[in-house]
Amino acid sequence: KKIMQVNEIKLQLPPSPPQLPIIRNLHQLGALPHQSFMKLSQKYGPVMLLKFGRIPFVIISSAEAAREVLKIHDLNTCNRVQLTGTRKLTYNCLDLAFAPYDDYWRQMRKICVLELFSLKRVQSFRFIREGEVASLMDTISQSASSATPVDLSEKMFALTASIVFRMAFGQIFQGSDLDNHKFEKLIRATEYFMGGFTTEECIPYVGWIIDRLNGYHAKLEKVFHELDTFFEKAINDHLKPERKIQGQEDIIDVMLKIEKDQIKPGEAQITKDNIKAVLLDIFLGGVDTSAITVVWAMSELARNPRLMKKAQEEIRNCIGKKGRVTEDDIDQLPYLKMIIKETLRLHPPSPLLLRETTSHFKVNGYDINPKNLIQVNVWAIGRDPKYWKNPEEFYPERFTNNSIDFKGNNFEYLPFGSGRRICPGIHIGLITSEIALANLLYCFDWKLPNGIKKEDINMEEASGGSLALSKKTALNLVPVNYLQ
Ligand code: HEM
Repeated sequence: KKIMQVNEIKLQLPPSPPQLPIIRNLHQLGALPHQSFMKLSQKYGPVMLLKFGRIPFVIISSAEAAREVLKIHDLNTCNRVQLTGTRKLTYNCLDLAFAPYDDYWRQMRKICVLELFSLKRVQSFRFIREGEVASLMDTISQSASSATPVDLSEKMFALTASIVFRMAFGQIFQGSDLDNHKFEKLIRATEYFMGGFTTEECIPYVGWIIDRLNGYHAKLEKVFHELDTFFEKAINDHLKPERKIQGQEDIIDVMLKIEKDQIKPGEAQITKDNIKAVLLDIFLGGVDTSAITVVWAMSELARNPRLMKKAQEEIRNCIGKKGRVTEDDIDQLPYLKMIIKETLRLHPPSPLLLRETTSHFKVNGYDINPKNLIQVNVWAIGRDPKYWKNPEEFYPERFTNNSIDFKGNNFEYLPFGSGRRICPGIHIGLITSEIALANLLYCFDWKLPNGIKKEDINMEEASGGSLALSKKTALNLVPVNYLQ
């Protein structure tokens, strides 16, 4: 016991803000943890140790420390934390995003990178994206004819949900068991359970009583059952002998083929549960992130008419009177791409990268223990004046002649994460946001609703409810048809 104490004394742990009994730093979490952590880091430094109840969290708030954690010590930090909610909803972590870093994760990652999210596969879904964007533009055009404001937050969610739904299931909402609203409700409920700890996980001995009283486990079971029933039916529909693949394979087709073609020595048997867990990742990773990016971009542009005009001129000069922007055109729209980049700097959909340490290592001279949770504050690093001039200003031009990219090697800019667990959906996420934003800017001019000034656009972030960082209030703008 004495030796252990000596060892503990020798460890130099990162600085911590003062703690209360039992809940420790929980009261400092706030409604928007990335913002609270940024303020705390200004006082306690870029590597801090906080405890939420019994759970130790190391908060990383500088590019240098992020590089140490995500590059030098990537192997020690590429686990994800497994919570009651995530374990249940991912069929005991059979997905990719929450699977522990092991052979199974490697197998799933290979499937995702080579089969599901490869450039070739992403291109094969191009007709879905272009088709859904076109029908959205038609709907918005009707609002333009009657000069009615459009709720872009709702429209963007509906767009990306329809795209992901068709990619995954080869089916449109209409005629399926879920309509758009039911789907959104299910996604929100799932996110609630994926995103948080149970009280028992944070607070020992008494936490379980609170979970019992607020019906946590019963509600979790209900959401799981709803998701499972839906996935089960979708997979069974794909197994019907009369089903013929029309045109392009969808994600379930690809996964079922992998299920049939296996098994390579040493690899896990792919079952229906694996397929369901991967489908869940695609919903949670693919819908909100791209939608939110477009909404933030449009909000920033509505507040900056000069930038909006510049973007529209670039697109309209390139497209002329063609009627729609297609995915072939995107590479000729560098300013549009810079707008997306700048949006992801100021409004990263995942403001905190969440990892779990597997073994001891040091960052900035501080000891980090195994089984600690790491949160890299991508949001704070993206607004740090040390790396960004006038960081609060939305200024896409800052990316002109700038080699910063999304691949996770620029540690001052990590919207898709970094290292072994970097987002495998980068191509889908980017092209979906780009094609949607390009068409919104090409097809319409955008005015503020009567009585609203550009300074009135609410840029506050929403707290809770969604895994991705969305805008607190919906963005309503009035479209004016450009092409008549
Ligand atoms: C703008 C769009 C998107 C953003 C900003 C984004 C961001 C992220 C981030 C920050 C991570 C964690 C990376 C890390 O820990 O280093 C992640 C992981 C992941 N993302 Fe995305 N994502 C986007 C779109 C997508 C799409 C479209 C999909 C799938 C269709 C997807 C699927 C995933 C999966 C499966 C993981 C877990 C990877 C693993 O743990 O190995 N994401 N994403």
